[in-house]
Amino acid sequence: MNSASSPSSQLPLHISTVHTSRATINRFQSLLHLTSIIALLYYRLSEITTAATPSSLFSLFPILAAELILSTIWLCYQAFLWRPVFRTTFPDRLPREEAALPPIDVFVCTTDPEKEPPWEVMNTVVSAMALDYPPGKLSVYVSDDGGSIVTLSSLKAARRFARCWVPFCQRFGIECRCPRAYFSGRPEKKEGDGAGKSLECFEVEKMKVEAKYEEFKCSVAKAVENGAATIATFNPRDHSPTIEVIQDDSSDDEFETGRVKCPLLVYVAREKRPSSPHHFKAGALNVLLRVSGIMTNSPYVLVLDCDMYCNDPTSAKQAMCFHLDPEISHKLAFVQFPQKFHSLSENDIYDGQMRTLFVVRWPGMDGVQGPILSGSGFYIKREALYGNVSKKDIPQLKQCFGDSNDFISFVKQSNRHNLIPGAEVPIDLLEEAHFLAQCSYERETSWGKEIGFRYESVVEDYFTGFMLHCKGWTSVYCTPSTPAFLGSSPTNLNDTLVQNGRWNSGLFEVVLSKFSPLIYGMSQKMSLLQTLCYGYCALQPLYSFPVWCLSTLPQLFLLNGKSLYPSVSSPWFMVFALIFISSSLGHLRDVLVTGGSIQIWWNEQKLWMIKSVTAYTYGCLDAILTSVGARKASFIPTSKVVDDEEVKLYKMGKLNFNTSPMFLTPIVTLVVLNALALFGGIARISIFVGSWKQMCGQVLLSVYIFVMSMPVIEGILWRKDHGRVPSSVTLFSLLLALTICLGSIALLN
Ligand SMILES: O=c1ccn([C@@H]2O[C@H](COP(=O)(O)OP(=O)(O)O[C@H]3O[C@H](CO)[C@@H](O)[C@H](O)[C@H]3O)[C@@H](O)[C@H]2O)c(=O)[nH]1
Ligand SMILES: [Mn+2]
Repeated sequence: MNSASSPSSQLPLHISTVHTSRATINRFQSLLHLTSIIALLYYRLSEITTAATPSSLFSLFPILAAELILSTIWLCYQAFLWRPVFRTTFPDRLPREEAALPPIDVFVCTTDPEKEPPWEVMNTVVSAMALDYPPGKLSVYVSDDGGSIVTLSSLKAARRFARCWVPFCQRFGIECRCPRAYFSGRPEKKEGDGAGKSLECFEVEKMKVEAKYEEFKCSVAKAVENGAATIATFNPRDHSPTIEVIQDDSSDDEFETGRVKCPLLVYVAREKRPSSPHHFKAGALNVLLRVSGIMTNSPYVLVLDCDMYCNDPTSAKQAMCFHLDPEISHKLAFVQFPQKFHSLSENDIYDGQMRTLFVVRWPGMDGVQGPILSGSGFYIKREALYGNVSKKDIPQLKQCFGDSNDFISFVKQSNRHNLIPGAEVPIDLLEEAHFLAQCSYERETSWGKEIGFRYESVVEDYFTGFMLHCKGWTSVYCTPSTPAFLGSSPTNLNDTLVQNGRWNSGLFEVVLSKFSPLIYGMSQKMSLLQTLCYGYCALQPLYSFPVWCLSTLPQLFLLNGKSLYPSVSSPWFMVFALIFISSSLGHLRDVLVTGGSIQIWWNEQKLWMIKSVTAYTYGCLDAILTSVGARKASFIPTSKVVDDEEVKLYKMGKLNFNTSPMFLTPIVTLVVLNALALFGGIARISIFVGSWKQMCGQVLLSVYIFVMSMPVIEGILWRKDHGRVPSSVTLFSLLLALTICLGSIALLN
């Protein structure tokens, strides 16, 4: 057990526990598995050296490559299991005086008012303004990459509502501070405010606030309605910057009680021109870093995706339990909270919760150098994003940070509050902010290369975190039992695959770059275990190759009565069986010890195959094309709009195959191919001469894939709903699969 003392007392602000029993079991299993892998590779290599015919060599090479890739990825994965750590924080032990708490800037990014409903975005903004933190020390910056008037006018309504909502929450200690979640009837404790106010008083206040809430809702709806006309004529990719400090325009003082004020709220739509790359979210965040840098310059920044509302208002103080701990703070770059989602069903057929990532992998990395930056829900130290500025003189700083004297002067001194909520905003400050939000500002500077959020990859979070860890910074994973943030996650196959495609393209882009994690990580200050963890994430798209190989070659060889695996009577067969069982059980263990069910395990196995032949495959191809310059990087935002029909299928646990043929064709073709080969192969063995013993491995593999593909088969044959597999895709895939089978017969006989 590790602990750290708070400055004011001897009591620790946080403690951490290493899960020793889990680590021991994991290490034991890893050893067993590793031995089997070595045996397998030995077997495969001796097979190849003694291979008789060119056709068997031709098939053994890809199989060996597949086995090597699987083994490498497996090896990297073991690093997550080495030393899992869990942490507890004690925010109550933070110093009581407001002065001791550092200011925080909150960044909320939104980009498309059609895919990201403004009502949801506003709820995120308001929940952030209502964090349990001194309002004078909190400033919320909203980046609008859509440059939409809808967002700007909705923000004004949000600011009006926040003026009564924030004091209400503070006064009565409201736990759920996202207004939509609160008023949609989430059970809420009606505790007193600690000042002896009665329940009656609470009810009266609540009714007043509810009336304001309805007003807020109407204003946003109206803004959306009025904005519909402008959306058609406005070009979100070609416009000048707009920055506005949202001031309260209402005059009633009814809710302004005591010291409680509202945090500062700033709207930022950076300049966009078709001729300048805007670098998606990373570009938006860097503009916010600069604009907030001259306005409030808080030493800590909380980054939120527009749909990730603050569910537990104490997250800021929890994060400060780490950032204010003198023993770790000098090296600590960020505190990451898990991404959690409110839209998921029990079954979670699309693994929207990203279970292994947030439940197995991040705690594992927390025991090494800290979790990977995960895009949303992290409190990062501004200094970590700026790099070492103390050794640079003014001309050097200008070269890195650009031409703004104002900004440079703030870079050197953190923690200077420049702009006070409610006060008049100086004109020259606003002018400077607009200058900082121009496309041309970053030209020939180090933004996105050495400072700020990194541009090299569309998974800016992964890459920025990687570079920080390479420089020796650490991070901490904080997983309180109440989710700190809640967002929405795709609940249909298409969005899941598009999103995963983007991530995997971004990750593989990093593999192909000069920052390839396994090589670059080792050359930097990163430990071996941490490097392996980063390596695993980046190599994951490569799962596509083995899955393609192992769902075609063994099947086609089975169909032709040719064996690729040792006979069931040979001791080598055990090696393959052991590896298969060990990896399935390893996965099952990870699911069960982290509170999952067998159903979840099963879902994840199926989804892994589906993703491998679609999102991972296209991710790799996309990254290769992007790296050679044949394609431009793109960031298709995930839709946050809820479709009732879709949700119905999702809740029933039925995969929604209503997706593009690009995704569906490979899945269906492989399923059909596997079925044809399995039945053809079995017929061949039983009717003609064939050896069950020799073909056992391939039959078992094929049966396993067949069982896995039941939902697809059901979608082809029985389902009638709109999520079934369209017959056009089935027909095309059937023809394709038949051609491949016939081709193999011609080739292999
Ligand atoms: O040009 C862009 C594109 C996106 N966004 C914002 O980025 C956020 C994340 O986009 P989303 O469509 O929700 O993508 P997800 O795949 O759900 O996001 C995950 O993956 C991203 C990297 O691909 C990370 O940036 C996110 O934090 C992480 O939650 C949203 O708030 C967007 O508004 C921008 O501000 N500008
Ligand atoms: Mn998202």
